[in-house]
Amino acid sequence: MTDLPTVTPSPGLPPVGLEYVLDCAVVVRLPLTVRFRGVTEREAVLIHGPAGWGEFAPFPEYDDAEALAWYRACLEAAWSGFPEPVRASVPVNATVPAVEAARVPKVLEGYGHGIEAVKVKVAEAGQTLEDDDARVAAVRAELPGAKIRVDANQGWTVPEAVEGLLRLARHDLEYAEQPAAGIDGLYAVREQLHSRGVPVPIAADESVRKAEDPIAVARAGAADLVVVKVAPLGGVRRALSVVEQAGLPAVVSSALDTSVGLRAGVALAAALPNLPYACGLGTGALLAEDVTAFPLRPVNGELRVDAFDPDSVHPDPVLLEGPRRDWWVDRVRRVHELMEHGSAR
Ligand SMILES: O=C(O)CCC(=O)c1ccccc1C(=O)O
Ligand SMILES: [Mg+2]
Repeated sequence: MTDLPTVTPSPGLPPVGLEYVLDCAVVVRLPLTVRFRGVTEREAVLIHGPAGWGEFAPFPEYDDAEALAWYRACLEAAWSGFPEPVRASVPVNATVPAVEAARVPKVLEGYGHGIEAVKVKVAEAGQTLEDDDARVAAVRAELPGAKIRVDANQGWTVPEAVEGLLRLARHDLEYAEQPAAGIDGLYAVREQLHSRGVPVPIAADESVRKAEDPIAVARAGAADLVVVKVAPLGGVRRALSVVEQAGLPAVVSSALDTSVGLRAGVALAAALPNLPYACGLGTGALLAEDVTAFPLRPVNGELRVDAFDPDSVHPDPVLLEGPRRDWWVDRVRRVHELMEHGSAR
């Protein structure tokens, strides 16, 4: 990613000092409405800079090197703001975690009316293809006309992915996100589905956001589209550059962000020259609380670019104190030093 533009410190602005960052940082913990990625709450650091609010919320198990891109994205939002939008609203999908099929109607309800695309999590550890099939069938039964995409989070082997997708394709799939691990895995799944006459489009997610080279999967011809997330790619501008270089259609998605992080995702989706797919930015519906009284939630299947009012951010009710707060502050300190000096103290 060395040829991507540097976003921090921002052009024309003084370098962002660690003490300044820590002075305006707050740490929050938000309960979820439903278990997601094995957790029931989401923690985040929010920073209020001259250009607005930024969010720093790499998942706890990520090391500092991986967290650095998330930090750059946070500083971009707080110190540089976002590029000009080319559209006023973006369509979003509902996201259905790996819940029991019987809970699907309740989960979908959280996204309100007008949802035209649904992403269903599959291949969850400890579950079977029958569970996935029942969950996708339940979504199809609720929304007969919806576009349905599945996300395996690389949880299948190549043969499992081929078997799984041949079966789930009967529900009519828009695409399959990261059905297997790695560029080779995606390539093999895609090839085998094509040769079986069931060419479900393949989307790369982990092979973009966790890869050393986010463009490699596109260059290899292993995917039909790319999933792009602002934080792991290091900001809106870097994500725009990744999409441009990949030369594939892009789906913008969240990392289970608060409304502050979702706002950055909306900025990316709104700035992309083409937006052929609904965005995975409806995930606010999975949060039982948020950092504002006016959270970014889909209305008629869309998020409006101007829907987020930065002045409405009031994290006080969800502030995190104690050892977890200290852990986050320490993480900001380490990652900031990594950004400045290429290593933590
Ligand atoms: O894209 C969506 O619909 C929601 C976002 C999502 O699935 C997600 C959220 C947090 C971490 C990983 C992922 C993922 O796409 O794999
Ligand atoms: Mg994914």
